[in-house]
This record gives sequence, C-alpha cells and structure tokens, in this order.
Amino acid sequence: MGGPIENQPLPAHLFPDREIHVVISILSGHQKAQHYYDETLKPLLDSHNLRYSTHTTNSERTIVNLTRSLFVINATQGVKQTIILLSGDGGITDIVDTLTSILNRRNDDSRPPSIFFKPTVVLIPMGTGNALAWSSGVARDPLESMMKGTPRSLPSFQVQFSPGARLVVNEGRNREVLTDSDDKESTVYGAVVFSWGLHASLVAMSDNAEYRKHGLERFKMAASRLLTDLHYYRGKVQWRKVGEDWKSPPWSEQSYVLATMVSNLEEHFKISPATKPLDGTLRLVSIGPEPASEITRLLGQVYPSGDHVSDPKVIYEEIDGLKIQFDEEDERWRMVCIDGKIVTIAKNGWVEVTRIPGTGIDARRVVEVVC
Ligand SMILES: Nc1ncnc2c1ncn2[C@@H]1O[C@H](COP(=O)(O)OP(=O)(O)OP(=O)(O)O)[C@@H](O)[C@H]1O
Repeated sequence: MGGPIENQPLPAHLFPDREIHVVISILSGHQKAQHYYDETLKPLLDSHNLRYSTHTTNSERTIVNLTRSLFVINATQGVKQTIILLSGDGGITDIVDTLTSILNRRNDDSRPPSIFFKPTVVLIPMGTGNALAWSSGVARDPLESMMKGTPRSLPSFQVQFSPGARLVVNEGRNREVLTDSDDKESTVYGAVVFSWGLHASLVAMSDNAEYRKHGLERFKMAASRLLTDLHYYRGKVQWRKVGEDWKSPPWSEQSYVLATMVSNLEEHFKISPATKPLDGTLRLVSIGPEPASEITRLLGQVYPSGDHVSDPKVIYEEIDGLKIQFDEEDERWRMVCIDGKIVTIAKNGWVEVTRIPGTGIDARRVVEVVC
C-alpha cells in the first residue's frame, strides 16, 4: 500500500494491545539518535496517536539494566511489547545477551516452561556498522520496515570462555569480570559476529569516542595501523558441523578468524555472501598468516561483492561450532569481539562459539526483529 508513511495503516506490532518502548542510544555512531527521534520518529508515532514510553541511555549499561528491570519482567508476565531501538548493533546485542542469560535453563530442568512473550524489536540503525540492520534489510528504509515489516525470530550464538575472561569497558581502559568467581567459565550471547585476529583487534582499537567520530572510516583507520605492523595470532583453531569431526586450518598462525550470522558487517562489507536474512546459519571466514598486501587484497574483495569467499586463501564454511585455544603472552592478542564488545581471554585460555539452533531442546530465540 502506497502513500505517505503517516497515512499507512498500523502494523500489528504497533497495535494498542502492545506496550511500546522507544530506546534512544545517544552515543551510538554519529550521535544522531536523539535528533532523529525528535525530528522524525516522534512526529510519526504521534501522528498515529500511539502511546509509548521513551528511554534515553545515560551509560554503557542502560540497555542491559532496562532489559533486566523492565523487558524481561514484562515478557515473563505475558505483556506483549514492542521495543523501537535507535542504536547500533550494541543495543540489540545487549537485549539478546541479557534476555538469554536470564532465561537460560538447564536442559534437564523438567519444570514446565513459564510464559515468555518474545519482545518485538524495531531496529532504527544509528550505529556505525549497523550490521544487523543492513543484513536484515531494514537499514535502507527503517520507517518503511517498521510500518510494513513482519516480526521474525532472531537467531543467536553462544560464546563460552575459560575462567578469567574479562569484558573491556570504558574505551579500553578498564576490565570487568563476567562471573562472580575467577574459577568459573562464563558465557555471552551474540547475534552478529564473533572474531579473533585482525577484526577483533581493529574493533578494540577503534571502540572509543575519538575513533567513532570518523564513522565507518574508524575501521579502515584501525586496519591500516594494524597492517603496518602485522601480527600473526598464535592459537589452535578448530571448527565443526554438528555430528562431524573437528577440523583445523592448514596453517598454524592466524590473521583473521571470524564466525558470523549476518551477511554484511556494514552496508557494503559483505563478509558472508551466502547468508540470507535471519536464516540462522553460522559461517566461518578465516585467513592464515599472509603478508599485509595479501590481506589487503583479500579484504578489499569483501567490498561490495563478497568475492573473497571463493579465493583459495580464504576458508569459508557453514559451521555449528568454533573453538580456539590461545597461545599468546600479550593480552592485546587474546582479545575477541562479540558483536562489537571486546572480551580478553586469560593466558592459555580458550573460547568456544556454538550456534544456537532454532528448533529442538537447545533452541532459544528471545526476540523478534521486524524486517
Ligand atoms: N549515554 C551513554 N553513555 C555512555 N555510553 C553510551 C551511552 N549511550 C550509548 N552508549 C554506548 O555507546 C556504544 C554505542 O554502541 P552501538 O553499538 O550502539 O553503536 P556503534 O558502536 O557506533 O555502532 P555499531 O555497533 O553498529 O558499529 C555502546 O557501548 C553503548 O552502550
């Protein structure tokens, strides 16, 4: 149905039986979220006489806290809710990680499942990469997607860390524990990307307000610094499909190890061309210890076509699990990236990434995304 967006009929996820929350992540990307809300979103919502609450971030923890104190309570009390999220990938990951961690039950827990109404999330991309919004097709016209799209379950993956893993916070200056004890393994959930090597290092290097100012250039600036003094990452990498044996690359040092559930990490950075929107697949992209010129050539092919995946120097496979045993002294080479967050692994530690299936006993889908 055509016509101006204010005249479009309301989709079911904006009906009056839904509790509607607008979350404005004011420091994402170029810090345009508040302005976009004031000038564009609010007038549209008001033109439909919708009732909604707004929440503005005031720290890195705001979306996590809001999920704990409000979204999870609503969801488990049977309240239907729609969250209109003005942020980058960090915001949706905070919601998915927090909900999954809270709702996680052991497989042998025989108590009947409680009510859980999956929150519906409308993505309004305001970050730098906005990988999920580009990959799910909503970034081109987010308001059109909000008005005409359909909610679809968002696939995710689990990342388990050996004891002693730490979350890097405060622009790289501080470390936060992930569990209450250093003897325990810890778990984080993501929906976009896991990486180690060049990708994780460049996200870590550029995850601060100074770099964020440069928009997408932030990643290229960090990459060129890393490529001038290239490091080969030491550790044992293995992956597999369920029911098959673990496999290893033919090289012993790594440049690039990345597992993703999306096709695009940015609008034109097609890291996994075979991935379809929200198809639930996890794909590995890996490059060995190549010289900087080769890595530049291979990553250059990612823009915009994704031709790198047919190069013999790139491993590109659909996987269900990936594990890494780290063999690095210096902490900065033991940093991994989960949807933009950086976690440091303890010396001689390990990490294991597992695709969460959509059906069966291990299935878990905690939100729906309108696309
Ligand atoms: N008011 C605030 N005070 C402190 N930190 C904030 C505030 N608002 C947002 N943040 C933080 O800013 C960061 C923005 O991350 P987000 O992923 O939304 O955007 P991005 O990193 O620019 O884009 P992308 O992840 O799509 O590349 C997050 O860590 C978020 O918690």
